[in-house]
Amino acid sequence: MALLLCLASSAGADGVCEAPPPPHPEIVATRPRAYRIRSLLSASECEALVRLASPRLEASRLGPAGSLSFAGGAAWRNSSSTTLSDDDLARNPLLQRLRRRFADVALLPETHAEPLQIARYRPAEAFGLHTDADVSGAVLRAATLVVYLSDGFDGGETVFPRVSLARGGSLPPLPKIVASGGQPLLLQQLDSLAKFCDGRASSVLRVAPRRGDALLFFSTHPDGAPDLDSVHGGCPPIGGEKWIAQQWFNLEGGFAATRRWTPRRSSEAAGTPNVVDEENVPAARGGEQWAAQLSARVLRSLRKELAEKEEPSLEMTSPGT
Ligand SMILES: O=C(O)CCC(=O)C(=O)O
Ligand SMILES: [Fe+2]
Repeated sequence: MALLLCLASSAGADGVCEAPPPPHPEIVATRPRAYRIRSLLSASECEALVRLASPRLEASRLGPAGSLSFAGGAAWRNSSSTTLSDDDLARNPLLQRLRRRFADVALLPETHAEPLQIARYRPAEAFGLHTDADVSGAVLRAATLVVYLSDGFDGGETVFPRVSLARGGSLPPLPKIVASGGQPLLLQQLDSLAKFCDGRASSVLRVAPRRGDALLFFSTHPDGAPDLDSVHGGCPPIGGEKWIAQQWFNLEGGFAATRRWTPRRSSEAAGTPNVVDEENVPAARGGEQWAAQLSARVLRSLRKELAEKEEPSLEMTSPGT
């Protein structure tokens, strides 16, 4: 039965229609390295994740598996979400094959994947500007795959205020770093987002949610150091619910929320000074493979798209002010 119902896709062992192999990722930015993958999930896979998460939602927290929770966290992120457990993964073939697919598309080993999170934003709910890799190196999220599970609303874009699409536009200053619970994080309250979410006023990169599409971006440079240009936020949806699955990839295998990244220099092994041993930075390996496909054409076409819509503003202000 499931076979008959799966148009342009095949039914998995669990009867959920599998998406056909994804098309080649499109480059949406080079700094940070960011890619869009169209139709990574089928509609039926998106629906299955929403069904699984719906009864388990709670107020979203911050950090790996909600490890960074502090009073007033909703001022930074006021959505609802759930983190799927290892048990869920062990029992659910859909989650297993999605994890493989996510790792494949990020060119990272599955062992680097954190437990999958699923989040729901209702109107006026958002995720303030932040970086996924902590500037102190305490949170080692090297790459993030955001999979959009719903559409049919306005807004809800993932916005990158450091990626200016304006002709000749200069990058705005970085948001300030706030310390919370002893962890220095690059994290801004929700009100910092509004000016970037407003399509008429903003000429920064905004990736619009489309069900089944994914956005992959790297929060670290190829040497593993945090890439501050990756600062981003999730805009509130207007007139509908935005659902996403968030697959974060840790810089080191065997996910551990508290592990610190210490650059391993090949000098330790081979006596060559100041060369990072990329064999020891798997996320960087993935990033480099994508970087090999960098093309100014993509940025040019994004700029053109924007220029057709509006006269780009050359003035950018700090999201922190
Ligand atoms: O909601 C979004 O579009 C962004 C989510 C996000 O920042 C994350 O998953 O790290
Ligand atoms: Fe994020």
